[in-house]
Amino acid sequence: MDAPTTTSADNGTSGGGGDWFTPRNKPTSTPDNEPGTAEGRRPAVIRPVGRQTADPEAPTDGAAAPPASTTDSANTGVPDQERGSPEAIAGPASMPPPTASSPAASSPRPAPTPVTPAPAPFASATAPPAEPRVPAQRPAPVSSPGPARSAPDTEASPDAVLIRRAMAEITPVADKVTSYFYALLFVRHPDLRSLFPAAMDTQRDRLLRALLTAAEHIDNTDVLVDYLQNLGRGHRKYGTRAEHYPAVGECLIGALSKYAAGVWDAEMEAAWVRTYTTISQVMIDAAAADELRAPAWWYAEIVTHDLRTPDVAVVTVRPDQPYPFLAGQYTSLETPWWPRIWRHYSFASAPRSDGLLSFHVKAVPAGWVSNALVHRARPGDIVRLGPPAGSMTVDHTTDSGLLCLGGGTGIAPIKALVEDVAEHGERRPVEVFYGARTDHDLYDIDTMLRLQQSHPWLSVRAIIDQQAHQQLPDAVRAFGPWNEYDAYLSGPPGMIRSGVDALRDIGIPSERIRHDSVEELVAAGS
Ligand SMILES: NC(=O)C1=CN([C@@H]2O[C@H](COP(=O)(O)OP(=O)(O)OC[C@H]3O[C@@H](n4cnc5c(N)ncnc54)[C@H](O)[C@@H]3O)[C@@H](O)[C@H]2O)C=CC1
Repeated sequence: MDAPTTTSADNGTSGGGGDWFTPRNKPTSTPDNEPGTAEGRRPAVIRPVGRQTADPEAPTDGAAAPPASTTDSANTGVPDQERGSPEAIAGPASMPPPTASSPAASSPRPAPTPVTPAPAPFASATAPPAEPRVPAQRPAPVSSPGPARSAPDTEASPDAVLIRRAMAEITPVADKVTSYFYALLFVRHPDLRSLFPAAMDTQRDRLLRALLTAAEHIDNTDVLVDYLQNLGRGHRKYGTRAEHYPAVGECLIGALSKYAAGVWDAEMEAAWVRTYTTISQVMIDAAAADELRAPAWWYAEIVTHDLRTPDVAVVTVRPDQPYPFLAGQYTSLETPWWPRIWRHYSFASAPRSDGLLSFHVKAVPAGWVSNALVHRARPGDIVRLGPPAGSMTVDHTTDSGLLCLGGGTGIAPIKALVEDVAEHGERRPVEVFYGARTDHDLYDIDTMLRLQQSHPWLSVRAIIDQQAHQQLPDAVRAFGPWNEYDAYLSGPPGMIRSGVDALRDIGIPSERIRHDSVEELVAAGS
């Protein structure tokens, strides 16, 4: 579930923003948040962008703007279950696609793209697949409902009221808005086309969705600033630069003014321009600050490739420079075979002294990246990694027990969490429920049982659907009590949803339940 974020007190089934992506969980804040917020910062000077006289017909097909999709796999059949999320959008045009077995890891890294403070007209976001990045940080309890909860209009700022009025107008025609937005973007700014994957069908609406999501929650400053800072940082790997933001803003207004024509006027346009300027300023500033302390991406060489089942591989890579992350987080990964297509995978181990990183990859039908990683990748191949993200991490300030549910390859981050607890030398109970459809699918049970043997505080139970005649979340109900435990869930979206429900039913409060974003899993078509 790529994207976004991790953890949540919400089961992801409530609320919503129509077809638009709506993060329901507060993205975790980082301890090193840049100073300045959308509120405190002077918005960039902007040039209101009106409708253009040339009104390129939005192609609904073709290279510039393939047909819209509301879910990532809907149109292409690319489930991208990879780990979840089809994050994705733009990759740097300048990236030299590393070829298989090429020594890219030792080749010079392209200079980081300079990200300058907000440019004049329209400073705003580019292609944000919701990918909050949470580098080294304390785990955040997940209690905030996040930006999805809009204040009622009675409490909303005048700009927020106007933004929502436009959103209400365009939501029923979301696909058309998306097609038109990208058509405008690529027709007016063909240089930006190369930042996006050649086949965008699965992912192309993520930029627009994230922008609209942010705009809709412009009043929710605390949550929004974190969200946007994460987006800004996460977009460095796509080659997004400050000067791209005005182009995106201009096309955003172009698409909105066309499809919200019934309610659109100068006042509404001014509200969108102000909002977009604020959004983009936060993203640009976050990217610029991040550039001073971390690369935009890492090259990593595959050092081992262990095919555990016909469709699951454990892939271990060596990054070209230190890669700081926390157990329970995930990263985005691009293969040399599908340039600019990024997928999310959790780290399957806690940080290791040798710096190696492992991922559990299941090849899913028509999953481009996952099939390449399972069936084509070999030691010596070079992949690219984005920054770490996610906040499904262990809170070492408490001694609560950990109740962990790992379904299928969702066991990967659970294993990392167990190792993390072990390394901290704590004696807190950790109870792992490892779910699989058949016993052949329990590809990592030996590792988990070895860990259990070494650590008396760890208990591992395998729940095999076929044998238990029930799925993982139901099995947990038979055990407990769990009132002294924090819960961690990782697996397919259906498992997360029913798992959250089951855990709430047995009395675990929402704020003690952590998982990666269900929206991302669903968006991934998992
Ligand atoms: N590879 C990685 O690093 C990570 C993968 N994931 C996600 O984990 C999933 C793994 O897929 P598979 O291995 O094919 O798992 P799977 O589809 O075989 O399911 C594993 C187990 O989860 C439970 N489950 C599945 N669907 C359920 C539902 N609707 N309700 C209740 N329980 C359900 C069942 O007990 C099942 O045996 C993918 O969606 C992936 O995106 C999540 C985190 C990390």
